[in-house]
Amino acid sequence: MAPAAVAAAAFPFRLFSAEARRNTRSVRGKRSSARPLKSSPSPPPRPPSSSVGGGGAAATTFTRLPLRDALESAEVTLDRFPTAPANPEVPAPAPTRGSSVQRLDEDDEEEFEVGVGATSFAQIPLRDSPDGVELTIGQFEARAAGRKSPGGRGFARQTVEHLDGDGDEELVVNSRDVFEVKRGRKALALVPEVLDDDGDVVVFDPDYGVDSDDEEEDMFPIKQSQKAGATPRTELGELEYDDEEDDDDEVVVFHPDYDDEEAFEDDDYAGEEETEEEGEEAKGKGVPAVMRCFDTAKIFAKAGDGGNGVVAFRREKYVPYGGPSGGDGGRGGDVYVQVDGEMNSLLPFRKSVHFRAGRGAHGMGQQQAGAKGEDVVVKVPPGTVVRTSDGGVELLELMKPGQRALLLPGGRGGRGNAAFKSGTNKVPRIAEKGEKGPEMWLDLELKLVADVGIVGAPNAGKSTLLSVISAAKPTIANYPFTTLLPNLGVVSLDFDATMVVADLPGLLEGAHRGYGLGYEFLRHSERCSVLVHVVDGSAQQPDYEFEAVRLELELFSPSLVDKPYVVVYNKMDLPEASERWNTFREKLQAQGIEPYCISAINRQGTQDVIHAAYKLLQKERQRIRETEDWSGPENLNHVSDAIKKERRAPMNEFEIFHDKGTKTWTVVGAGIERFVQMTNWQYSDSLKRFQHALEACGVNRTLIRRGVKEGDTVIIGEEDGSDRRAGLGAVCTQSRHGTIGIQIRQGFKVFAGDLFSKAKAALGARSSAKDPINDALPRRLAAIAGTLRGVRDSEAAGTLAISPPVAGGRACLPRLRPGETLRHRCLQSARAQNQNHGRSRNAQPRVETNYFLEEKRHILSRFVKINGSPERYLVRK
Ligand SMILES: Nc1nc2c(ncn2[C@@H]2O[C@H](COP(=O)(O)OP(=O)(O)OP(=O)(O)O)[C@@H](O)[C@H]2O)c(=O)[nH]1
Ligand SMILES: [Mg+2]
Repeated sequence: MAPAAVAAAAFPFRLFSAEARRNTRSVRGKRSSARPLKSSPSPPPRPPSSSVGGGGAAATTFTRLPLRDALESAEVTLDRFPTAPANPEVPAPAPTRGSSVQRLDEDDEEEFEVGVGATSFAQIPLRDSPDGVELTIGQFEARAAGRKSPGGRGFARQTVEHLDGDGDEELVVNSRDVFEVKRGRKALALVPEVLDDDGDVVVFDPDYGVDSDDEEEDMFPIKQSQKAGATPRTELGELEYDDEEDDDDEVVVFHPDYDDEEAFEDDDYAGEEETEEEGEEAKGKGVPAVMRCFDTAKIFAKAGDGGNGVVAFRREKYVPYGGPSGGDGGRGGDVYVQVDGEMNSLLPFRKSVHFRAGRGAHGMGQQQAGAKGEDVVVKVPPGTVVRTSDGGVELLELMKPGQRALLLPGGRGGRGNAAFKSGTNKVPRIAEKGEKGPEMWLDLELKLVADVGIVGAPNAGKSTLLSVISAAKPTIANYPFTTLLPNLGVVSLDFDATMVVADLPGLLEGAHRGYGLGYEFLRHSERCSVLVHVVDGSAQQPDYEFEAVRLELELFSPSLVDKPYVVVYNKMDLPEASERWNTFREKLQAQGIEPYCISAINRQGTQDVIHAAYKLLQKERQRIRETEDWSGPENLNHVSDAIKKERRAPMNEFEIFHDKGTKTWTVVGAGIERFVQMTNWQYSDSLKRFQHALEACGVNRTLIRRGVKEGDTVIIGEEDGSDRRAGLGAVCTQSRHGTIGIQIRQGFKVFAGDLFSKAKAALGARSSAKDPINDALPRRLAAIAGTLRGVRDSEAAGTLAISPPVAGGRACLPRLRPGETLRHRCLQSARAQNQNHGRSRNAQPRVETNYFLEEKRHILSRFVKINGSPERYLVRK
């Protein structure tokens, strides 16, 4: 037999385990007199004739029933039997939860679910009712809920109505009935029915006082008991009964997924179900929030974004052609992690989860750079391990107070136009955006740094021991799991001989499976050099308890059992403990262990324990010193170094993926993605620079080599579903001369491609290979369509529209206002530029793109907008 199983047999704290609890339940259930479930047509037990109620005996039953149809090893657990009112004169309180039957099969898929009515309103023979007595109107409703099964529920209703003795209707009884209503099934309707015309009538009206319209069709009895006279009715199609005639309890088994949708709506019920499911989840989490947060936390850290650079020109009296003077943006703030010696838990992170460094200020005119963003320091207790949340990669282990690691470096500020000044371009109208600061979710885990860890079963006296050997004041009480969070204490043996001792929460057999407080806190003992194992001398079987806890340690981590340890037999002042001491000692001695006996409460023997532990600690320290070679000062900034290295990734390292179906090319590479992210598309020169970069780093060449076609979509950067991604969509266009251009479209929402195809289709018949204009038209249309779409997009985004390069040229089309022509608008902007550069307002505008704007305008004039919608065009001859 496995040691764990042996342990299970006699371990005194077994009651705290989940399994034990379950066992207790079922024992209790068996004792109960409740008849939990009956779906076969055999008549239910008769209650005493004088009383309608018959006793609501079904209060607290947790009974296990054999499930005939069940798979091997399946069990049906019936719990929460409804409590029926003993006296039907008193209307039942709010609908009670009914019983639920859960079939647990091996792969944990519940199959089933049955609700059972209360047995209390069994069947009442009419003839027993006293004549002429006006009595009882009781209505009782029990709802049996199917656990875990969305939309499924059992539903039972009992109505008892006793009318006037000389009236036609004498008594109404409905008794136990079993219903299963699942998704898509309607609730069973119990219809008023008069069975017998001659007075011995049973009227059964569950909806007494309730309007019901829809319940009168297709109802037929599934059972008629003349004796009892009660006639529960149901739609057979909606209810499955176990076929076998048998007196044993039976279970009707349904599969919750038999029927589809049409969820049964019931607010009360839905609420209950939710809590049940939550309960399950909560169980998974194991411990209350405050305990969970003691040594684990999840935080979000984001370094600041860099500030944007700006485009500005120096304008000053007597300084003609002042030149570009836009300053750079400031750096984003960094995120640091620092060890704070005064902290001893991660509880503060319960309330503050997000740590965002400030963003750098934008650059300003007169070459003023923006200010650096504010740094953020995340303070953690010594012994904290920092991991990434997604991959669980360990990033940092911070042990000593004062240690400080740069975790996330802030983004670089974007350059202003002063930085782009060159001999060939003295008027650069370009500036960069600030670089995005890296962000990530981090898991923090605290492993207490203590020299000695006190472990043992609950209530063994661990906290008492710590309180007498150190100045710590842990809570001590005579019940298990008094200590919920570890306590630390400093034990001074001598002037210079001190050690930190940690008192850990109690351990149960099965802790590694989550019993008791689980193994949550065992990780704290991993950092201890020595363990002190306290055994409760007053326990039934101290040696057994000792073994069980050792086993748990081993199951958690084999390294724990290898640690040197001292066994301490506590509570020697109690007679039962001192009685068992010798046996205990002999058993341990047989294993080569010499236990200490103490009475912690009386401070007897504790000094020996301290000295023994200290001796072991010194040995251990010596061993560690010898085995571990010192490898120089630790680099705590390796995370930020890695990030910085990635930032330096060259642009020509990229990969291209092609999706033939959607004709999409995806270019992925840290360098080029960063370039795209920092490009400010607002400025006209950005496009030029971008095309240049694509050419220079070989993206265009590679695309052409791999067979990119005009109209294909090129995406730079990986799409991750969110619009905030620094990616970029583009449409590949090809000029007449075979050069390739990529039209920029920020975000992934629209591409000019679809508009292009629309325009092409509209043009269709008209284009002929002989017509030189029309021949070139589709390509130009692509450009125009892109432009128009750009105009529309820019209206939404408030940015400038960017046209694709046409015949080696490029253009930046400003947004058109209603009634404005393209030429008009261009002239206007040219004038503004002239003014900017101190030229005469009407000087020949130096708009590079001007030379082909005319041509464009000509093509544009072939389209007439319909209803002002930028998407719909008519082609004019
Ligand atoms: N008679 C006697 N009682 C003791 C002794 N040591 C501890 N106790 C009692 O045992 C009970 C449990 O003591 P704690 O120190 O809280 O035990 P613990 O191991 O920390 O328990 P948990 O924190 O629940 O795991 C308390 O009522 C103590 O007073 C002892 O030496 N003799
Ligand atoms: Mg304690």
